[in-house]
Amino acid sequence: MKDIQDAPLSRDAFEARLRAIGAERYHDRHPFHGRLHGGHCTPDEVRAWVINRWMYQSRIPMKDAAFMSRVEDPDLRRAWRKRIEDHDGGTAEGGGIRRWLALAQAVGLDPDYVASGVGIMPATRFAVDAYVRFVREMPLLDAVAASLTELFAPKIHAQRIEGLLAHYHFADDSSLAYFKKRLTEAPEDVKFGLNYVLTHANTLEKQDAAAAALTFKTDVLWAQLDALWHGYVEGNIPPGAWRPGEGMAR
Ligand SMILES: O=C(O)c1cc(C(=O)O)c2c(n1)C(=O)C(=O)c1cc(C(=O)O)[nH]c1-2
Repeated sequence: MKDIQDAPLSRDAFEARLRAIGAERYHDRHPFHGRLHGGHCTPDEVRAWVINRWMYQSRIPMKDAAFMSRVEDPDLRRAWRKRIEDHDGGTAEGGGIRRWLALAQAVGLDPDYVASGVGIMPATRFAVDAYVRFVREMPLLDAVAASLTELFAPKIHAQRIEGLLAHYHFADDSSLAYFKKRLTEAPEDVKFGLNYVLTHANTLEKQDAAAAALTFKTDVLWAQLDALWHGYVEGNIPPGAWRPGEGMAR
């Protein structure tokens, strides 16, 4: 009896368990995204989102470098390094980071101000730092599982492109290039990541740990939007955080 209880889920059942976490907890369900994609954000709310999400953007390649620094298998490193290349790109053309700063410019912000990280809310810093630390310290399987929120990202990126194009003057092919590119980049990442997790989580204990990692990551994303809502929709801007009018493009 004990053996049956402790058996891992089948590959399909485990994948369904992971997908159910996204269906219940992914940040596409957060009211801030409804507001943003529905055209109800003020220009300053959009700017606050661009400034604070810079924290996430800027830390993603750092967490991927932290991950790679722990990987002994050259095949895994080779597969993973694409993520850093996607965000940093080459000297001439840049990558996702530069595309995010183009969005910052399009919404009227000084890209150097955004890139400085000054004005990011404390809660955003804490949430994103927690993700980087998680990837640095937890087992590799848990770190890969945490990245699987990207399973759910193409849907929200498509909704975002459509919603922003429909409702905001700043939105066009060039300002939204970041999201357009992610539509093809993210599915490649998750194909690899999902296969890795389904293959390596070969005990119930490891499956539980991977599910917990994915849940943790949904919290990292959700907490950032809660902070944004509290600060800029409800008007409780924390000390030191960006105030409308600051950091504007000259
Ligand atoms: O716009 C979004 O909602 C969203 C979510 C996520 C995510 O689910 O973590 C990522 C991204 N975008 C993204 O653009 C990105 O490059 C990315 C990398 C990762 C990761 O954990 O390695 N998540 C995400």
